[in-house]
Amino acid sequence: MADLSKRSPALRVAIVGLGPIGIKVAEALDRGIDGLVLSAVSVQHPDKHRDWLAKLSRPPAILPIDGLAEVADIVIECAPSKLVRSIVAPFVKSGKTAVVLSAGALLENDDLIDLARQNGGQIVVPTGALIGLDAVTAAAVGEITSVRMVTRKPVRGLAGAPYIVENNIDIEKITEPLRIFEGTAREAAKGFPANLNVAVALSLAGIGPDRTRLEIWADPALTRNMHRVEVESDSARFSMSIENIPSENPKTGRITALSVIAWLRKQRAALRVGT
Ligand SMILES: NC(=O)C1=CN([C@@H]2O[C@H](COP(=O)(O)OP(=O)(O)OC[C@H]3O[C@@H](n4cnc5c(N)ncnc54)[C@H](O)[C@@H]3O)[C@@H](O)[C@H]2O)C=CC1
Ligand SMILES: O=C([O-])CC(=O)C(=O)O
Repeated sequence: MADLSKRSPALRVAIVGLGPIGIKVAEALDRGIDGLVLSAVSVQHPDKHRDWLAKLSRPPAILPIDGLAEVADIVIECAPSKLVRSIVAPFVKSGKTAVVLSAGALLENDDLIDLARQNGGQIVVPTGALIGLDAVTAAAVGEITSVRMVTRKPVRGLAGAPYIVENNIDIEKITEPLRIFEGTAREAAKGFPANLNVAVALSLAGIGPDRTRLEIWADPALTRNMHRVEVESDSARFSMSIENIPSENPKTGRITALSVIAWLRKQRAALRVGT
């Protein structure tokens, strides 16, 4: 039998944004993750979510973003990228943890990393919709010479991205795969803020946003968001690919929420697998 006297108090988790990622993470916490409790959520339109939240077995408080750090130890950001700063800063300033899904926004808010360093806080970028960031961070302990990623998405997964609009690229009527972007992860974060967080996560794990190269293809024949990564380093050469089934949000793969849930499960697990 577990010795209850040895248990630390439950870690309190807050979620910002109840889109396809936030909903799944909230449900998982409500079903029960060892040593964790969902204490609060922050949503854009509380009335839209009140009934759903009331049906949870332990309904969390609905609070404004700036009230979350008082009632939670960990915040999960799964909201529009423009909110990253307001969500992350109060947590890392008080030595707490912020899990960031809108990873692209970290490039323009990289002082948040210094804020976390100065105050004993932590920013976590989960593997999310990607694959193998454990191998990339391991290779980065040695020397990585190149990281390349090729992303292929259905038109629905890319439509409306600022890069496409600004360059007048008409992807709605394409009948064949079209390469719409070639450049760095930093450039991709600007041009595709809601579509290419994975490229930024990859760059932060490896050789940074200016050396990580990316191609983006729109492919009318696809139903899945596909990412292929190739890494060359002094410890290993590896390539990895993933075919993501979109969630209710066609830009977001279903596996993204599961990646966050897997990370949450590790917080108090007796066995942790993977780095
Ligand atoms: N790192 C990764 O691998 C991935 C990251 N993402 C990113 O994660 C984020 C969340 O993704 P989804 O759930 O698909 O997004 P979504 O856009 O479908 O949902 C976001 C939710 O945030 C809510 N929201 C808007 N303003 C708010 C406010 N002021 N306060 C609280 N909530 C607010 C919206 O109403 C919506 O319900 C996006 O930025 C997306 O780009 C998505 C997929 C993969
Ligand atoms: O990186 C993102 O924001 C989303 C993505 O590519 C995916 O879900 O496959």
